Amino acid sequence: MTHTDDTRGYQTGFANEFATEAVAGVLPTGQNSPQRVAKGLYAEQLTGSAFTAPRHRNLRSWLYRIRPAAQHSPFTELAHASFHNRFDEAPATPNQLRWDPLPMPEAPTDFLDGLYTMGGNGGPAEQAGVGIHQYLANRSMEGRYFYDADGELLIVPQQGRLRIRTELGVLDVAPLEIAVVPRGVRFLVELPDGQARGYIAENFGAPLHLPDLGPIGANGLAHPRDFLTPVAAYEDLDGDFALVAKFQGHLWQAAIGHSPLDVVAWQGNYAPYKYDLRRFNTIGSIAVDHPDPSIFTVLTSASDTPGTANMDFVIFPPRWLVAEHTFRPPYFHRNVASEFMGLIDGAYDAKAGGFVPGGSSLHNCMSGHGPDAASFEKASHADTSKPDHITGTMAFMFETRKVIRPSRQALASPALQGDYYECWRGLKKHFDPNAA
Ligand SMILES: O=C(O)Cc1cc(O)ccc1O
Ligand SMILES: [Fe+2]
Repeated sequence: MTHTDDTRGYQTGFANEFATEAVAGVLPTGQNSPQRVAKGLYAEQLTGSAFTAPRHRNLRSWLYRIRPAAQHSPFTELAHASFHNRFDEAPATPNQLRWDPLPMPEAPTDFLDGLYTMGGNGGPAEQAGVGIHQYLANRSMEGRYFYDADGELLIVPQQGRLRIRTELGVLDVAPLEIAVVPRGVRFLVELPDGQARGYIAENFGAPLHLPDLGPIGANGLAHPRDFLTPVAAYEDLDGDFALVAKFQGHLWQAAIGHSPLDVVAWQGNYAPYKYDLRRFNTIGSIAVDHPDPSIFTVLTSASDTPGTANMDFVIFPPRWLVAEHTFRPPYFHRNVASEFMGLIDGAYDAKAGGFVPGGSSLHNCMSGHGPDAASFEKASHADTSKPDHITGTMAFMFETRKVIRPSRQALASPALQGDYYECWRGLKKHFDPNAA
């Protein structure tokens, strides 16, 4: 087996026209598909958009590989106990839901085995919506490779680093970073820390991209140059391996006699990437009132309705709160959008207790929610002539256009907090028509 040095770094920029070769002189010049590729490689195109998508949304890469992706045995269905897209198996609920962190598995469990569906909406057939999953793993994937034909995977590590070896190179990601593996890209996940837990949005809709900035201007929020795409790295490895595909909600497995991570060079703008959430240039209110959370959007997946995203990935990073005579934490609200939240680190400013790192919450379309009683009492009496520094925290939200339907297993999980609604019970009636 030969193995290229996969720690040479990354290429910077969001969906740039990248070009990278692990062996010098492989990338053709002036054309994509020469009659014979250098070094005896095969040329293969991988597209992530319609051929005719507008230029600024057109995604494709050319891969120069040892064997074409077509070479493997037929797929047969592979059962998985906890990873699926059956979003209609349990009733959609207007209840506010919150979960404790799911426990780490005791049996040997790799990233693929450890996928656990929390819920979702839409599906791969309609090419819209999102599957929301967690992963809980305690060993590296060995001898098997995975790709998801149903959507791109936005991976949000909460505990433990991941080494994601993809066809297009290696992504090393740690908690407080995210990784995106595009639809169709083959990969495996290794666990440098022995175990790992995190969240995944499986985006069935338009690929995630950076939000427009409107009046914010040319800079702010997530900067394109902070997105990192790996350099080419390949395995030249023969053996008895498995290729696992997720296709229309089901897993399929095929025998493959070589590592599919055999791309020696590639060029294009359809590639995996990572981003350090600590680089987010958070923008907020410097006058009054808590801003709407769209100001915290890192990435967005457009729907067919302008301004109404299929899904947004939103973060609540450390920041200064300076708004005067203002209730500074997230306000009470009901939204047309549905909100799945997770906590990567620290505490969330709307919840004094109960929402802990590794936990999750779901507030669906028009379900009332907001600060718990303790957070409300504290923030309503805080001195707003002084700034508050929110530190050591990172919460996130997968906000979706369609209602998020929890999975049956998530509703039956012992991690579901049966008493979540009580966090608002203690909110007192303060109304006094005669008050000054
Ligand atoms: O905690 C939430 O529910 C998420 C959220 C945060 C915020 O700052 C404003 C609105 C909102 O839905
Ligand atoms: Fe909310």
